[in-house]
Amino acid sequence: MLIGCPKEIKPQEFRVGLTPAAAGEVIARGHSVIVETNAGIGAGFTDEDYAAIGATVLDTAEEVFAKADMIVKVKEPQAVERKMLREGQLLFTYLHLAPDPEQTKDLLDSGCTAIAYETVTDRSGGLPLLAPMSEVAGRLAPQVGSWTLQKANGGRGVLMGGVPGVGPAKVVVIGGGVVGTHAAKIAAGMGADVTVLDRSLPRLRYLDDVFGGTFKNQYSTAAATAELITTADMVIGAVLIPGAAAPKLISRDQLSTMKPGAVLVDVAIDQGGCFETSKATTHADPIYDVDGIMHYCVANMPGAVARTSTIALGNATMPFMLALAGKGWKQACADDEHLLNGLNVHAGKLTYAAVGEALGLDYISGADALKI
Ligand SMILES: NC(=O)C1=CN([C@@H]2O[C@H](COP(=O)(O)OP(=O)(O)OC[C@H]3O[C@@H](n4cnc5c(N)ncnc54)[C@H](O)[C@@H]3O)[C@@H](O)[C@H]2O)C=CC1
Ligand SMILES: CC(=O)C(=O)O
Ligand SMILES: [Mg+2]
Repeated sequence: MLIGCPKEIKPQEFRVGLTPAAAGEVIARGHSVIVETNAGIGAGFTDEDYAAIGATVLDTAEEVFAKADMIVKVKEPQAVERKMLREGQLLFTYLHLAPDPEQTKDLLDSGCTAIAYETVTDRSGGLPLLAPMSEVAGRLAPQVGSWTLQKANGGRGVLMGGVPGVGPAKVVVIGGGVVGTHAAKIAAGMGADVTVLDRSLPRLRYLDDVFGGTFKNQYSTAAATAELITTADMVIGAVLIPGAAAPKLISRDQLSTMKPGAVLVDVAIDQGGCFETSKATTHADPIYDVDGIMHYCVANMPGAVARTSTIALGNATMPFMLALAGKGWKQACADDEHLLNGLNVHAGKLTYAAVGEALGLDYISGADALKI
């Protein structure tokens, strides 16, 4: 199979879909790799690194899209990239379709087959291709949130760990999955007073067993959230209903109950955001103010630490990419129900229920898509 990796074009996105190490693994199995020039440069990988393992470096994204059987990326294809996708071509990347009707329409119109990293599952009910980036975004959230809390950036002017004689910042994390756990660990490590809310009791039991002495946990209800946000300096939104649009857990009216200059970090923004007042921002202009509450809503947070993120993502995607290249997508998905769960679009049909429900579009099952 000919695997193509274009340079990412989303603003300030420095990750790359294929590391030289991963490219080397597919080439060793008899496949070919084409990479757009400078695709890896933001993550510290040069064209020479790719050429050295036998990949071909091409001058333009157009050439990569025109030639490749499978396109491997990081972020959802941007409008100009969607125009280059074609019928029968395989796209393997993050998609986040539920809050994105335009992208969904373009992918359906293209006739391509699109497998979304964020809905591939594993045997334990986890999301193995979302997890590495959730680990990164979770660990970044208190870092960017504490920067936003600084007075010059519009925040309350509160130091996460306080100092002797002055108490620490209060941090509330809504959603105690991968993002939430990593965010809570780092915030607690910075000395903040941290409470994690989740509505999964097994998850709360796990958090209590493992992190009981490090941060608090509480069952997530509207009432618990309403009470905790009145004293919070920072709220980190980290909920997920896989594939679906994020539920709105803090309304605009509730902002007036919060402390002026408190910070909302909405990591769930890539699924539409879990605060009513969230709108996606970029690394170039990451924060904004609504009613005196600072919002940070960058939808590709891991792009800020592109080298760590690229290597972590590549470690997770590689086995699936090898299966797709080796068997073709149909056989690979027929053999692995967890990879099949990643299928969102095939031959003009939506194949993921939560996306169809979020956008009011018809959908078919992944199993039915295998028959087309
Ligand atoms: N902005 C960015 O750059 C990035 C965003 N993300 C996003 O972060 C979000 C979280 O991802 P993960 O932690 O990997 O998901 P996860 O599935 O590991 O955890 C989500 C948690 O939310 C909980 N939850 C669901 N509804 C809830 C509610 N109403 N109240 C409290 N908890 C609730 C679930 O029980 C689960 O424990 C996703 O939307 C993901 O796409 C992930 C990586 C990067
Ligand atoms: C998960 C995701 O969308 C990202 O890493 O950008
Ligand atoms: Mg994202």
